[in-house]
Amino acid sequence: MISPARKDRLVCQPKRPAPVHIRDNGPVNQADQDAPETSRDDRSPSDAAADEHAGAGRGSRLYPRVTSFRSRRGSLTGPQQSAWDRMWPKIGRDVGDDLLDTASWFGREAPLIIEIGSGTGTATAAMAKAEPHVNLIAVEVYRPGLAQLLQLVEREQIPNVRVLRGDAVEVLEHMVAPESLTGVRVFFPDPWPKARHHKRRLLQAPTFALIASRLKPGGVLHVATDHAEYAEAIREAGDAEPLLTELDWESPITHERPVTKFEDKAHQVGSTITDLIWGKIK
Ligand SMILES: C[S@@+](CC[C@H](N)C(=O)[O-])C[C@H]1O[C@@H](n2cnc3c(N)ncnc32)[C@H](O)[C@@H]1O
Repeated sequence: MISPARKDRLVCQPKRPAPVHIRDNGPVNQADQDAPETSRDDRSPSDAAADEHAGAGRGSRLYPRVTSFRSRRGSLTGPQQSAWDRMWPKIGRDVGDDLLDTASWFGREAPLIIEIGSGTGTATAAMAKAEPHVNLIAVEVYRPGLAQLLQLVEREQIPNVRVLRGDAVEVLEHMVAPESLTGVRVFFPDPWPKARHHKRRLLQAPTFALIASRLKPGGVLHVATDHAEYAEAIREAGDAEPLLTELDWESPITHERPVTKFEDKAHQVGSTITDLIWGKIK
């Protein structure tokens, strides 16, 4: 059941008022210099090295494929490499064909949330600390970003994060069982603003169908973007997915989220942030 009042609060639509989370400008973090810069132009969706993208080169599929990773800035600093060497064997893995056994990977049974495109992982770490009762998997193709998350996890001793390197669509298709996820979060997906590049966007109807199939009944998909036209396209695709609807029940996970590193930049240029939230029909 969709409550119109709640729908207006939860889903930002251009002609409707107040999206759920419009954040104040946060401080600009100099470490952004190290972050992937992927929005507002037609650059590739990340700086990840193609030869490090474990999911590249598979057969054709319906979903938008991440095809054009560049190797620009794909190498790690010394401290990042050290953290990688220590932490990757413990909490990292590459995309593959085997279903994840998350209870054994995390060492416990807990609600499972996947964050797609975790970037440098600052929001991932914050969410994991704020929600110690969930198992959180960060999926990212950008190795230096994953390395920064590994550094954070090690430094702050965060027990409930695991990292997966590769294309999130491949991860969802091959490694995640149907109806196994409590949540999927996609914060600031690359907008590919040029019309001829829209086909590269991650969040299109087939990806919504895939995400919906992996969510448990009652599971939640939370998307945020600073790109108004992409927000509208995302909303249309999400609203058209028959397994998803506006959230009108209590969820086991929070809908609050930390400001992400990319979002800091969006605030800097005065962009409006749109949060869109769907629940899988029970
Ligand atoms: C604009 S950045 C946002 C990063 C982070 N969520 C934030 O808000 O700071 C988008 C991120 O998604 C990653 N990405 C893009 N397509 C992806 C895919 N198919 N699978 C996994 N990560 C992807 C990029 O490498 C990039 O780090």
